[in-house]
Amino acid sequence: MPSAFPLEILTTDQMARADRLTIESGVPAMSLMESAAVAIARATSQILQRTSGRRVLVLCGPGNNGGDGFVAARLLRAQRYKVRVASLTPLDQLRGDAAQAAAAWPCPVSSALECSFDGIDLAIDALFGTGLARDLDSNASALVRRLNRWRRESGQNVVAVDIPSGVDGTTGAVRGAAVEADATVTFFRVKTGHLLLPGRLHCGALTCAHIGIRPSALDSLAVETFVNMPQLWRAALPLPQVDGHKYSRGHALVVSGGASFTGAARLSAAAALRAGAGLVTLASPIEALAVNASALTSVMVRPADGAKGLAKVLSDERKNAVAIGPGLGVSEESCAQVETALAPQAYRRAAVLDADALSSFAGDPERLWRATRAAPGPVVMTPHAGEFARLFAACESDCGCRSKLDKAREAARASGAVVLFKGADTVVAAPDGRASILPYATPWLATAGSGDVLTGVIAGLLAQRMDGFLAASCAAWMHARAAEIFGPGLIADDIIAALPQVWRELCAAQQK
Ligand SMILES: NC(=O)C1=CN([C@@H]2O[C@H](COP(=O)(O)OP(=O)(O)OC[C@H]3O[C@@H](n4cnc5c(N)ncnc54)[C@H](OP(=O)(O)O)[C@@H]3O)[C@@H](O)[C@H]2O)[C@@H](O)CC1
Ligand SMILES: [K+]
Repeated sequence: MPSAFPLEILTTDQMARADRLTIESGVPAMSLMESAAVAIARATSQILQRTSGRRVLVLCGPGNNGGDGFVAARLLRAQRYKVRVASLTPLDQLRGDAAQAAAAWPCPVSSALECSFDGIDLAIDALFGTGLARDLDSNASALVRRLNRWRRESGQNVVAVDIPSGVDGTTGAVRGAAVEADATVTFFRVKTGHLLLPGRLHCGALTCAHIGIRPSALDSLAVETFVNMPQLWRAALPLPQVDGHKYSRGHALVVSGGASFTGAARLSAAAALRAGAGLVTLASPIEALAVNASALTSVMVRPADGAKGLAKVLSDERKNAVAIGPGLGVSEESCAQVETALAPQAYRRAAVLDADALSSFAGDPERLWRATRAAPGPVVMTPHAGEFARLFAACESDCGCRSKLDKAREAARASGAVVLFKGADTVVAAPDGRASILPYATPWLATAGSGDVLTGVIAGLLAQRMDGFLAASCAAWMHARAAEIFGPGLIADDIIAALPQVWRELCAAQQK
């Protein structure tokens, strides 16, 4: 788990506006730059104390990111580190605060294009920050590649100022080439590009420093993107009440596939129970009843063949959340079952659609949107990249410059459903514009059945009447945390087994 961040995530435009508002309110820009540099110098000296290093190279670019670099160089020199500065731009071409910061650096400055890394213990990347406006040119790209090669070959550390140079602060894309940092110190709030891939992989350990921008600067920014961490959904977390009973904790229904494909739905069902649903029923094709029943104890099994059978089981209105898709099979019959699960009702029933429940509509996604828009309760869809591309071709077919976050938001608007776009940077987007980004994932989660467990956790939380966006965000976090707790060698069943420990942690934090 990464260190905690403030909840709001900004685009680079929003950050620039927060910066402008702060300066207009009377905080000198130079004071923000000094505070930023203090945070950089602190992070740098912590690493150098650990590695017993003394010699620092600061690479400065043409804007205020470079300005932060010049100030940090001065502060580190004052702490008796041996500091060299190299600039990408001739000093007489620097403007404003960056020029002022460079003027206060008392030693010679070499050209970054020709600088040597010989004898350096740590490099500070202050080339480009949130003002990166286009791909790096060949000179800057060559410098970045040289820096990355030096880091890999020497094993020394790179600290990035604000964001690794070359990473787009809003989309997380690499603009030609990008610095690989061991630590990144950003300011005020993290940016979307820090958490979306590939940007996140370039950041190393990411921290966010306070530099004197007041939280009230957020008031006019209409921030709708949040770090997916417990602060986002803790207040909505369903906890069992002393005077509650199993029905007050909701009843999730999981739809099973045919006799040879039952494991996926059983994983979802067990996960829904562990997520706190009071009851879980597996709706099973008659041919698979025996295999399902013999493999389950706390999950009930009911016969349900096709859409008609499902409609019958769902006529019990206490079944207030349905999970459908894992092991279902891609077919017209699956489409009909999904439509049954989403059919308008007099009472609120939530649904989570995964895997084959999505792929079955690949030829006609509009048909699915009609059903999701008409559904009587919140609907969560959980596509991975392949499923997303098949279903949301309209969100994909563009210049390639839209981020995963943009695509998920657009998909949520088109379908009227919460879209949980899976991956190592899982994004959850709601039709009302809210979105969350999960700041971490363990590679061990890439294992068979892992997605089925996630589906079940969402269903379990939805059954407890959690808001769709918060339930999907919370489930993604719990799923990742469970995998992290278990660690290497993880299989899907272990995620379910680790969920009680996740609950214990969440409850302990709740009681503090
Ligand atoms: N926000 C805050 O509150 C605070 C922000 N602070 C710091 O300021 C940083 C943002 O500063 P910034 O706006 O000056 O942008 P920055 O990233 O230095 O680069 C802009 C320069 O690069 C140029 N340029 C762009 N792309 C290029 C390319 N591909 N290849 C070559 N050149 C390129 C661009 O030129 P132009 O596009 O105008 O031609 C311009 O000259 C931020 O990351 C943080 O470190 C702190 O001081 C504390 C408070
Ligand atoms: K940088």
